[in-house]
Amino acid sequence: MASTEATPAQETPAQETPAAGTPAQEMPHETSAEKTHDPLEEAQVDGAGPPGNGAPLADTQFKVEVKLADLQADPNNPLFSVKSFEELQLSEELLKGIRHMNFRQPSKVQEKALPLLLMNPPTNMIAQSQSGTGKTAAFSLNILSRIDTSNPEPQALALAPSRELARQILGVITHMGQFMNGLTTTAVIPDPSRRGQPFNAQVLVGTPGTVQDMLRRRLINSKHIKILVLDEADNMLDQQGMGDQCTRVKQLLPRDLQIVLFSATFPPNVIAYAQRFAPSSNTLTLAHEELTIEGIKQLYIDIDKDHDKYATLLKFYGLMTQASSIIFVRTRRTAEELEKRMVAEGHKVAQLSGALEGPDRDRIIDQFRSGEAKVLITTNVLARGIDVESVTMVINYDVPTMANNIDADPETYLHRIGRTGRFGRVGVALTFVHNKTSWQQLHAIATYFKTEMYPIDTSDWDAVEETIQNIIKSSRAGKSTKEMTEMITGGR
Ligand SMILES: Nc1ncnc2c1ncn2[C@@H]1O[C@H](COP(=O)(O)OP(=O)(O)OP(=O)(O)O)[C@@H](O)[C@H]1O
Repeated sequence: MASTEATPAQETPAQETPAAGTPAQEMPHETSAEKTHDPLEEAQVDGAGPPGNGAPLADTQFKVEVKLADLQADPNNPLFSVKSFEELQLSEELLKGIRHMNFRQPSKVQEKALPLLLMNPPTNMIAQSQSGTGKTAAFSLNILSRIDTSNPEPQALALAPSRELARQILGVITHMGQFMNGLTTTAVIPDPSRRGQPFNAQVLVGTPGTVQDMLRRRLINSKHIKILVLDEADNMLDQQGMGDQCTRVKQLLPRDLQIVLFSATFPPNVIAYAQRFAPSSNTLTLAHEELTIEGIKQLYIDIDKDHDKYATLLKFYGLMTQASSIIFVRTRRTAEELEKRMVAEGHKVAQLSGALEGPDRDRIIDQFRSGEAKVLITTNVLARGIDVESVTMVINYDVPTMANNIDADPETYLHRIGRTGRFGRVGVALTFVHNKTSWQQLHAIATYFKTEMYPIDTSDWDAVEETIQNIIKSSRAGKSTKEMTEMITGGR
């Protein structure tokens, strides 16, 4: 796989925000006082690979596929489709690539978006679809269908908010295009080792700051670029730094450009800007209520005090290591502190935040993908897009909030919990609430998505463990959503 990386440029870190969910009716304890303001705590919050995209599900493949067929036959499921990939006007090389990835049938977003994306003359597109439903493959197939392999110059550019996501998308495109003779792909992310070298590949995938820098320094020849994709587009256009960077990148590209914006979320304040960024687009959008994924069981735990959060986290360690888990925290400092404490107590955890250097970040995410590291503590830098099939548990140690650390951030919550339950799989999302404010934040999120969040009954830890274990195991046994809900609620 081609995966060179680019020169340093200051990437604007995405905002890091927590989220909380709506429990049943009752209000949890209102014991602890609100946290006192600590400027250091506020200081470093992050905002929102290799081929194979995701750790293998080894022994479980067959059962998951059986279950997938059922889901794809259900018209209400986001994975539903009536067409086959063969009907989507794709080249034989690409169909071969898709088969090689074990994709049997397109998902709803793939089936709907691809004919519109592949139309000639090319038309802009804004497309929304739930997390883990195959948006990457949809825009990657469009990119690959439009590459002229006889021309070595850059022809398509995809931008993502983190280096990890850019590397992952590059992995998908390279994997999918492996039977296209002469296809070249490269990452454009900070890499001091290639200072001054031009980016000659046909498909470039990068982070906006570095891409902007390389275009300005003419290390990317933009003359033949005909497609610009923004993955996690709401995040890319909304955030101060990245919005500016993406706009400048667009200004440095030819006018005759197909602009493609994908995300699971397009909050109302971004959609108008997105429409200006990608004028006259075909659009596929969803209502808030349609965004949650049934396979992700949303639980919350009511903790007496902020102080007790760490002790509570440790109680879940055994469950976290059964498959893979991600713990989301608000600040880089909390990420570092949690890692230090857990490692000092003999637990095996890895930590990744925007505070680390690129090569360390690559090493850590690769260890997590391979299963070498099973528990990853991170900030919102990895809230979006990261696809590791084996993740069965996501813990929101801090509820995701907006930059003011007061208002709930439903979009970030949705992206964080979407790191599990990928493409028909099952997962548990567990949010910690520890005072009135965090409970209200979670409640606001649950109300926004009109979704149900179930409280964990801490009076019986054995029962808690069993419940979660059953859900995690059910991802392998192909349990139905109804059966799983009964497991959580005890048939209530
Ligand atoms: N048609 C398909 N059949 C089977 N698996 C698929 C199909 N399309 C995609 N997948 C797999 O589903 C997983 C999720 O896909 P992807 O990462 O593209 O989701 P996404 O919609 O971009 O999610 P997010 O909103 O989190 O960015 C990946 O592991 C991918 O390989």
